[in-house]
Amino acid sequence: MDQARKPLHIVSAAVGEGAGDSGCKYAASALLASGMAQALADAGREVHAGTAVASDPLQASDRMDTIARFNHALAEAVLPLARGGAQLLVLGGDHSCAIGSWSGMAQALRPQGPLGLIWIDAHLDAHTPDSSESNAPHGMPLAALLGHGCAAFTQLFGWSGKIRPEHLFIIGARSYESAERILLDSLGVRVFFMEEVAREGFESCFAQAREKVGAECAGWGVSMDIDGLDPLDAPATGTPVAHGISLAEATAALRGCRDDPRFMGLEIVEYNPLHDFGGKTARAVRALAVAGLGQDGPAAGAAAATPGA
Ligand SMILES: NC(=[NH2+])NCCC[C@H](N)C(=O)O
Repeated sequence: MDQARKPLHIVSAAVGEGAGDSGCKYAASALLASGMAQALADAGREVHAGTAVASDPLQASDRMDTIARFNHALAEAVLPLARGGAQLLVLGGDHSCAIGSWSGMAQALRPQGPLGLIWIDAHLDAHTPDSSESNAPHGMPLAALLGHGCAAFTQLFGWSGKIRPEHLFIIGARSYESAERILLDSLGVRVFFMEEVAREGFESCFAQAREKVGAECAGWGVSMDIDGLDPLDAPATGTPVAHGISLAEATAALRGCRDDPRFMGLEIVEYNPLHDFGGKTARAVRALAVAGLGQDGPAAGAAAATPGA
């Protein structure tokens, strides 16, 4: 089947309570207002942008409860779309939304087999509530998806370990605390730290990860924290870290993902429109989405090469 004919659902994940700077709660609405759906339609996709989930602190007892409730709702929204065979673009939101996105996808895929995940990020996001120094849930989603941490994050749909350690690949890490590295090391997760990415090239690291998930998993996806990028290319994010992946390398590597029948979707998180004076980071996010989910060829190329992007 021509993968471009698969419907593409944009899921707005409006959550910011998981981060210290909560402006990323407004990312999805800002990106949709500035033409994300049209850019993907122009890139040859049948786009549906009607699914939106928003966190509601007024219904929750505390911050962790807010994030848990939000992620349960997000996972329930993602599940039928993924089951129906659509590709997904999840627009975060702080990175805690990955708990809901990938739990929903893992649940949809469970009868067929395991889910693979390529996680592009400056951080490891592998804290448990016990190990986190900041108590910020956006530093916890990978531990949760691996089955570590509080039950409200790990037990969605009644089972834990949504991602097996051997099916997770982290690329671009350069800022983390020792407890998260110890957890990931003990599980044997492959991390391409930024030194290796700088030495080998992002495309080569991404290709290695893609080959593994393609060979061993029933489906796979990409979670892209825009702080994995170099802050010169994507400055509007809450926890920027210098010396990251270039936008050009990231778009080049993502191009063609949508042609893989096992590619389930792309999540882009931690964009903060409140800091995006001039819209440079919005253009970077759009270029990433079009590269990963649009058609190959001039459309994706043109988006990546937008002057000033
Ligand atoms: N998704 C992110 N931006 N995570 C940043 C986490 C930073 C730090 N390790 C913490 O746990 O607070």
